[in-house]
Amino acid sequence: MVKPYIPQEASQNPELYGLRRSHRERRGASIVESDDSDDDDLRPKKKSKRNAAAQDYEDEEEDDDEDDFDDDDDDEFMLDNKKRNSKKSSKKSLKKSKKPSLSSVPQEVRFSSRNSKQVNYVVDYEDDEDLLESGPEFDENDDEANGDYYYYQQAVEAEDERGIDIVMDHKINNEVTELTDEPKLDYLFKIKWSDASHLHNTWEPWSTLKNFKGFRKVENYIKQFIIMDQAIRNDPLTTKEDIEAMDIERERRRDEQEEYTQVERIVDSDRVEDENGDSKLQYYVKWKRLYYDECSWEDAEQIAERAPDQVSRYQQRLKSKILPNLSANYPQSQRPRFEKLSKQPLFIKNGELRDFQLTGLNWMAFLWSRNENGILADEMGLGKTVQTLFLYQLYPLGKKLLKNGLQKLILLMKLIV
Ligand SMILES: Nc1ncnc2c1ncn2[C@@H]1O[C@H](COP(=O)(O)OP(=O)(O)OP(=O)(O)O)[C@@H](O)[C@H]1O
Repeated sequence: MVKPYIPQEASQNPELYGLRRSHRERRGASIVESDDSDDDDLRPKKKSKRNAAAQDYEDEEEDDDEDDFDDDDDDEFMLDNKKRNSKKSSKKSLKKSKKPSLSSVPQEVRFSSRNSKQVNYVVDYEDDEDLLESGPEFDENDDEANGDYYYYQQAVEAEDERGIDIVMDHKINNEVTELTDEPKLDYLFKIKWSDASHLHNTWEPWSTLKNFKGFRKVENYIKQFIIMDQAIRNDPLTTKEDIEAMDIERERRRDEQEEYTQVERIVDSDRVEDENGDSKLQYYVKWKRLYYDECSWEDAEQIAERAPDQVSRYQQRLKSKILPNLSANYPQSQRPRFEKLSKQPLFIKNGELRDFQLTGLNWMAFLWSRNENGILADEMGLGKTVQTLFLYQLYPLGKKLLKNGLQKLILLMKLIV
């Protein structure tokens, strides 16, 4: 593996730079012999019973040996099971090996974790064969094949293969002349494909689907939505109302699915080359009812036909001067000098900034006048949005922006305060 470059500063302050999560010193697998006596009161009960029963020297010695082993357990509490097991198997050799004298080992204050049911959060991946067993092998010296890039590549390759993502719906296959009561033969299945959005869902017969990755989903769908559904409907205990409710639910699901193909917003556009080498415009589409992670690139012509309003809104947004990259520059020389506000700015109506918010506003205004950056961070809901909006209003640039179409921002301010 290629070692990442870590600046000296960061390696000297690992917690600060997020190189180490816990501020606690990370302990390795060091084995430190300790005085057994400090653990006496924490020994499991069965052991102390045995001690009482066995008086002779041999038993004493055996107990001592057990304790040695237990101490190892304690000291190695942070090790994974595999290491622990291998320790167990080497118990005998440990017994025989000569104890290092206590004086030769650095003493440290230690607390027994024997009865405290602590959880071991440390995972030693390096030693865990189970984890690596099915893992891919790659050349450590090969820059391209290691780390994140490797897994990214794997994910992309997996995505390239068309598979069944979701079975959305089913309907009677009209090409079947006589129904057989066999869902596999009687129905068509509406498939959302893994490499396409819902806009490209297709109806397919079972016989076609069995060649695709994810075919199990079809089998599961048949069990859950056809066989079980029919069983409930045919059950004498099922009332008319129940069936009605099931039908309504099915309709509701279908309506909802329909919305997955409606354009809510066009997020981006790009030109790509098609198979013939021609340039083609694509839109990155956010679909109704679906999260942003399900946005997809779609042919611009097709989207323009389906959602002309969204396309024109997108074009308007592109031209809008309020986008940061299109808005006017405001060089430092043109910025007004910072003047501390000691009381509420006059433009605040129907509300009052709290003292700490006024301080925050002053601080941001100060930074802005010096063309410097800062991060306003505090607990959730203390008024960062409010302060930022007022900062906008405070300066000519903000006022201009508000005049030029940030009406919604003004409305928001009124709502917020
Ligand atoms: N000075 C104020 N007067 C009246 N209400 C206020 C004031 N400051 C904040 N609030 C109210 O507190 C709520 C949280 O404010 P705001 O959204 O600005 O906080 P935030 O720090 O941006 O929140 P988050 O950290 O969740 O983004 C809003 O409902 C707002 O109306």
